[in-house]
Amino acid sequence: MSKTMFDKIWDKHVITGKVGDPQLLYVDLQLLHEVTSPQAFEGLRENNRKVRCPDRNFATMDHNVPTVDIFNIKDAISRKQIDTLKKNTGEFGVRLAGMGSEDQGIVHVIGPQLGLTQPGMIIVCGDSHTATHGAFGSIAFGIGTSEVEHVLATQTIWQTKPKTMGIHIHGKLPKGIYSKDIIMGIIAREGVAFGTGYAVEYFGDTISNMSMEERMTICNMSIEGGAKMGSIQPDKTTFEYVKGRKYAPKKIDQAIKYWQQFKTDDESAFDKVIDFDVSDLAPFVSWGTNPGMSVPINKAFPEIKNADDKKAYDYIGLQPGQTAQQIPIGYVFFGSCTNGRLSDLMIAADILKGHHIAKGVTALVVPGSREVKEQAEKLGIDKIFKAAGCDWREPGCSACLGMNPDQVPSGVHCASTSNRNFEGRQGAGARTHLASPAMVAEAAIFGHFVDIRKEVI
Ligand SMILES: CC(C)[C@H](C(=O)O)[C@@H](O)C(=O)O
Ligand code: SF4
Repeated sequence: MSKTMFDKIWDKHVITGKVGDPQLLYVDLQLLHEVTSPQAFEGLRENNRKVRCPDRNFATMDHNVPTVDIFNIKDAISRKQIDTLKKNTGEFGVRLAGMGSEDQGIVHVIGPQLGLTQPGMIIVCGDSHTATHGAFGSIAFGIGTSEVEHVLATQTIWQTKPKTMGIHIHGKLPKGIYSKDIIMGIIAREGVAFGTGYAVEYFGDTISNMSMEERMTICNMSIEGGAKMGSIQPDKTTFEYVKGRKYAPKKIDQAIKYWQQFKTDDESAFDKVIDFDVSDLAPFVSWGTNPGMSVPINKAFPEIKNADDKKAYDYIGLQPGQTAQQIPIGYVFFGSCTNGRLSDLMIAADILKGHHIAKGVTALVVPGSREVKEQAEKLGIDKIFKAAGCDWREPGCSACLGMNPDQVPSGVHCASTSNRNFEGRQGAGARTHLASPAMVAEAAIFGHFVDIRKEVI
């Protein structure tokens, strides 16, 4: 019987239990951040337990980090979470990329960047966007705080094997269309629950031709389509990316040989397969309060079909029949674990070069990690953003969610490269519109979204 990549990785990690029941799996890597780890460490302390494999855990600080004066956290809860992570990692011997460290950044940006994320692994983190790491041909998923504690104590986790879904993505991406548009297009077409109960694998020529950063954007948003995990088979691009990074295997040829086995035999191995042609894909913009409430730039917002639509229109202050060109943008956010990597910032800077953001628009540029920030500064990208009137900030989750001082004011429409547009996500009353970095850059210049395939600047 043919097997998926997912089956092969899963089988290698089963310690006990049979398919259909919860199975105990070995965890190769647990990533931690300050929000979902305090009670987990506390649980260890209460039960007098140690961290079973300290070197298979790695912590960073991201959600609560201020992006202006990083060491000056004003909010008491934020400060407590940060201080607690420092204390816990010190006490339990877990590596920490704390504030100010060269390795610090958003957990899903630093894992790959440091070479911690590798093919064939099972990777967990108390964070729903852990699916990002699946882009390397791993099984990566978000877990709850009690599970974080279990992994700290045992380096294992109980999981029931999900079904598998293959998403065949094919065709040449038109100019001005990015991997963000692909994943937004899939979720808009299939709905926010299409992936529930499935481990998703993205495959096809479009995917094979993508860089690792583009692949991560797609896997990152798998959770917005209901899937706990999204993955892509490892290939030459993957191996080249991992090679030479700080925590990558030193015996790389041997590692690559091992990683090469993680391939889906054929499409029949999936429980379900869906197809997505990108050859005439348009740029997507979200109009509502979940990522599925998105339309191509050239389409009008849909009619109200149910109570959810009505609620979303009321919150966002828009009407059916309007288009994204009519959204008055007051705030712009470049960043997050979806689109806060160097290539994302380069795309946006390329568009902003020689231009200025529209009058009345506030624009934040928040690199996904300190390394991204430093690389960008080496390339002079910070100067382009600053000259265009944007704020160049320190790395962190920032305005992706309202857990730190970077909040979008109530009632203001924000063009955002992040992944969630829920009510209050970027601050109480904030109105989020998700799009690709290129679309957001043009929206910053014009003060409203435009069709980047037509507007040449
Ligand atoms: C705070 C954290 C638990 C949360 C998540 O799980 O995803 C956050 O990262 C988010 O993006 O909403
Ligand atoms: S950048 Fe946003 S989505 Fe990613 S981990 Fe931080 S809060 Fe969550």
